[in-house]
Amino acid sequence: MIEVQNLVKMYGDHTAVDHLSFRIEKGHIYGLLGPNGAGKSTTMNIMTGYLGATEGKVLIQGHDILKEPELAKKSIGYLPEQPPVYMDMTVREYLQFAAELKKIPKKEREKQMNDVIRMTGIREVENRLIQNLSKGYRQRVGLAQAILGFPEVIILDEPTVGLDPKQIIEIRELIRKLSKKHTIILSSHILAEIREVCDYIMIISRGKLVASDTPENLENRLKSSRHIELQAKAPVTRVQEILKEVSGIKKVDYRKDNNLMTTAQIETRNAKDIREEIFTAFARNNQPLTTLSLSQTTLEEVFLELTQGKYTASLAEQEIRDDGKEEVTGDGSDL
Ligand SMILES: Nc1ncnc2c1ncn2[C@@H]1O[C@H](COP(=O)(O)OP(=O)(O)OP(=O)(O)O)[C@@H](O)[C@H]1O
Repeated sequence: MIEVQNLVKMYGDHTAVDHLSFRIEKGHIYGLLGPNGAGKSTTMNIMTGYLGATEGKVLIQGHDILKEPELAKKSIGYLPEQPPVYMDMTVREYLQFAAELKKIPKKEREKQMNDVIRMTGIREVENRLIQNLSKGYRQRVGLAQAILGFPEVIILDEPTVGLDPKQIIEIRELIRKLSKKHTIILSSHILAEIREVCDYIMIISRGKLVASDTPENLENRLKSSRHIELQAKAPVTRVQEILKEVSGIKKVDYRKDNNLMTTAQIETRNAKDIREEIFTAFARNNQPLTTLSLSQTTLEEVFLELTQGKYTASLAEQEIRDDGKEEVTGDGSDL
């Protein structure tokens, strides 16, 4: 349906989009997620023909957005980061103007305008000048304009930015409703926002696509570095001795909580859940455990890992810490 092929956008010598390729298939809500400045708006502006690319191309239903803009744009509706609303028009005048630009047949215009006005909840402001509307209403007018013509794909750049919580919920509901008949692509720098509405996430960092999958699969990606945490009423050396009897351990990070308690963060080989083996080893040694738990990877960790490498950094830590203050380098503990 949409194919983005090897897209590059340079602003002077700054690379805003760096060899980006992805495909959009019918019937999903795609989320383009990335920190500020990652290149989301630039990508969306190129996809919708607002901006030319330095390299690469965008095909919409097989039509090149630059070479056949009219045919390509027929299938897309776009809400840019700054809604393209004309301040000195009333809402209705502006939608009339947008309907003409979109070449919606005259006899369908009134009905379509009334439909989008109802769907976006702007009936009570339809005869007001856009300059007198609040940010939330202007955003909805921009959204109404994007939906007008009911294109197959609706592209929304940060659609809820600047809205109050009630408006955010309303816009999300509208996006979900629209997704029954339209393919939606929306961008956000907020993970919660994307997770809430999207069934497919594309994570972009420094202009590059670093991951593209369902939220569940993304969470599973880092399961290979799953942790088991245990706490035992014993000194670090005793916990080390017992864990030497357990196979399948890749790495252990020890922390001495006080003279009697030790916490160990265990990374296992192939993300295997070896809690039973650990429990049995401690029982065999007559050593009570106060905690034994499995820590699951969250989407936040995946996002941070892919955009900043933070999670990797935390996994690399291999020290024994005394009350979290004094850091003592351990023996590697790579059992
Ligand atoms: N017209 C421009 N001229 C020069 N640099 C630009 C221009 N537009 C964007 N950039 C730069 O390109 C990079 C990508 O910007 P872009 O707006 O696409 O990111 P974004 O992911 O949409 O971020 P945000 O969420 O902050 O809008 C940033 O470093 C930005 O400063």
